[in-house]
Amino acid sequence: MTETAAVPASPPISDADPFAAEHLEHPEPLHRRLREAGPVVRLSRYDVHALARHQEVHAALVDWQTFQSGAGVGLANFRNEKPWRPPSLLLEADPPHHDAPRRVLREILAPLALRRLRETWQTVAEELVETVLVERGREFDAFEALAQAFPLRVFPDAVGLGPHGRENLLPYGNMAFNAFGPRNALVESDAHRVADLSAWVNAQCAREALSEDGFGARIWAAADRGDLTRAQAPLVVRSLLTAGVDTTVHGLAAALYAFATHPEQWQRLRARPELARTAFDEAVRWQSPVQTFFRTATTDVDIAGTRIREGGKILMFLGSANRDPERWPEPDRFDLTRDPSGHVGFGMGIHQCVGQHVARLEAESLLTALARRVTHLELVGEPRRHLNNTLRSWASLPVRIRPA
Ligand code: HEM
Ligand SMILES: C=Cc1ccc(C(=O)O)cc1
Repeated sequence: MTETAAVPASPPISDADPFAAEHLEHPEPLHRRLREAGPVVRLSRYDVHALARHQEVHAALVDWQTFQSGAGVGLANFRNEKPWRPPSLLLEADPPHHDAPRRVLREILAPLALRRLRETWQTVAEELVETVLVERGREFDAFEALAQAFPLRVFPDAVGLGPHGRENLLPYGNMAFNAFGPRNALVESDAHRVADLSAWVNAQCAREALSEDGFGARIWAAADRGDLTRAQAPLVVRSLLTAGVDTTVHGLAAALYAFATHPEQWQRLRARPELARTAFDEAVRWQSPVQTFFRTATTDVDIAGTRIREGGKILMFLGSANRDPERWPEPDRFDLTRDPSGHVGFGMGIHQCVGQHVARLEAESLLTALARRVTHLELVGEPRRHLNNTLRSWASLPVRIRPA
């Protein structure tokens, strides 16, 4: 009788490190194993409880009283660990402290307030697409030429930043998103830059550093009205600079990757450019540029029969929830006929992304400009991922296009 070689059993799911390079590069297999292991899975490496199904992630996101943000939305527990920077007044705050900063930003970033930007952003997008087609020809890196270039063309001006030092924005965001994870090599690699990047970003939040007519000036005007304190205003500006750049860069990259790998959906968009906004939300669902966030239990709580102690950290896999077959038919398909509403790519509940309308307007501007001038878009090589503890991010997207 032949001996069958013993197949090494895969390590138990409880030993998994979701922040290991292999899982950051290809998260779907781990997500599937987590969903199949149960509604709550304890990850012993970090002593956290993982939620990977849409039902439990959605329930935790909307229950801010039981699952608070005020002790940090990363692995670090602010109850007993010093944050790497003064906590965000929105992301890392609970009501009532969260209320006023949220109200101020919701008004400044509301669709109505963004109307004045629509025409300018559409024009910038059309000019960028034209320049790329003329200067780069039919094959180019769509990540660098479009997904990264467009937000950097429009967003710093919309905030009211000065012209110098804008190259610090992406590295600062990359560092901030790594900081939500464990102190691994990704965090260590930025350690030498924390002080310089933070000093530059903090300096841009001062009133005198901001133009008269941007989002930043509107935040300071809210302080003049007493809707914020003067001490709060720069931190609310910092929220825009932290959350508003890397997310949209990788969100746009997700949309371009989705279309480059689903040519029939590109033809759908070209036939119906009004689908651009839905397409972006479907791309955010399908790729989840923001993959994970944590919460901290404010009391002993049972989730589906698992007891989580007061003070325990919960790790919500937004990316996995967005591909949960219990919630989404054929979840791994990018499909413009799907209604993506209910996805948790922008979160859900009181902390749901307050900048989502800005992101959608950027996406609508770029995708409609590109759809008008490009009849076919396809990958011409392996896209390269950029690894980050929180962001599903890209380093390059080599594409070939056929101009209209
Ligand atoms: C594709 C682009 C984007 C994605 C995927 C994204 C994702 C998210 C997610 C998942 C949250 C919830 C965090 C939580 O529940 O703990 C969030 C919150 C937030 N986002 Fe976005 N975001 C994007 C773009 C933006 C932009 C452009 C801005 C600023 C203009 C922004 C500003 C914020 C802020 C300030 C919060 C905190 C809101 C609060 O805690 O009340 N985001 N975002
Ligand atoms: C979605 C990420 C995010 C990161 C930072 C902040 C903030 O600094 O307020 C908000 C949202």
